[in-house]
Amino acid sequence: MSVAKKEYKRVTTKSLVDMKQNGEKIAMLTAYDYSMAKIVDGAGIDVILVGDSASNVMAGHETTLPITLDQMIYHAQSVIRAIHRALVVVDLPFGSYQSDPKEALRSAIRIMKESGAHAVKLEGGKEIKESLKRILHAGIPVMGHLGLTPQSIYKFGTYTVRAKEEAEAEKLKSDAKLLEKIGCFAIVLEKVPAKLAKEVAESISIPVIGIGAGNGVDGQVLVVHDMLGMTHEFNPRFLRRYADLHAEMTKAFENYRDDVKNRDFPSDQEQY
Ligand SMILES: Nc1nc(=O)c2c([nH]1)NC[C@@H]1CN(c3ccc(C(=O)N[C@@H](CCC(=O)O)C(=O)O)cc3)CN21
Ligand SMILES: CC(C)C(=O)C(=O)O
Ligand SMILES: [Mg+2]
Repeated sequence: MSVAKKEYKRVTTKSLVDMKQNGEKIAMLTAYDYSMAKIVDGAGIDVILVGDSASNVMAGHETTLPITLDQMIYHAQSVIRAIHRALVVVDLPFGSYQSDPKEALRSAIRIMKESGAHAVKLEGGKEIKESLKRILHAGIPVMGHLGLTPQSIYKFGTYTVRAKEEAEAEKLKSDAKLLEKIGCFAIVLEKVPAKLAKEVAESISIPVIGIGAGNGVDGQVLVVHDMLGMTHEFNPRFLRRYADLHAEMTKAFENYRDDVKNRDFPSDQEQY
């Protein structure tokens, strides 16, 4: 069964809303560098997220909090050089938008101007409404992010599923409506019950892209290193692995090591 559609020459924020209307699911992955982004884009992935998960995956930090705006711009520049079709969304990192709306806009402008990205993503609902509005009023497309918002990990205490209780579920529903109303083009919903996520997706006209949010939403996102099996110690239930690159790469490195040690590499044909 082939459901791959690459009919959008370039994916825009408008194409994503069209996809939702036409019932075509949106496929999104992260990328943080040129070589990976080139492969992801070439495979017809609709949206590439330059996620602040780069803080974990690229830099080895425990959380997403340490990564800076300058570092996010560096990753975004590398990704932008690689892509021909995908829409590129960049996370505003922790500390670059929470202080006040003017700072939020300045950070978003830096990302757009210095990297050439197509949109930004911010974590939160009502609390950051004024910041979202200011960025949107400047003509910068915004993707929302609700549910498990990893920049608030020290508030939550754990990476466990969010919005299981009525009060948090109600807030999530009203936040989703708010983001739609002020003009966000899509929302990421992370680690919330599938039933609630489906309800949210059905209650708004903009696409809801899930990670650990079930199959009733309008698209899915995964961290590319997770789905490739490179982060083999990271094992949340929502993760499906499409390759075991940890094993493949280890094999390749061991073979290379052996070939060098055994003087097998380089051969006569591999030298001048
Ligand atoms: N490699 C990577 N993949 C991600 O998906 C990701 C990052 N990094 N960094 C930023 C955030 C953090 N995210 C996370 C982190 C942990 C879980 C998680 O579910 N962890 C454990 C424990 C949960 C618990 O305490 O109940 C799990 O097994 O489910 C999910 C998403 C998603 N993002
Ligand atoms: C997990 C996704 C949604 C994200 O925000 C990231 O990779 O930073
Ligand atoms: Mg993120």
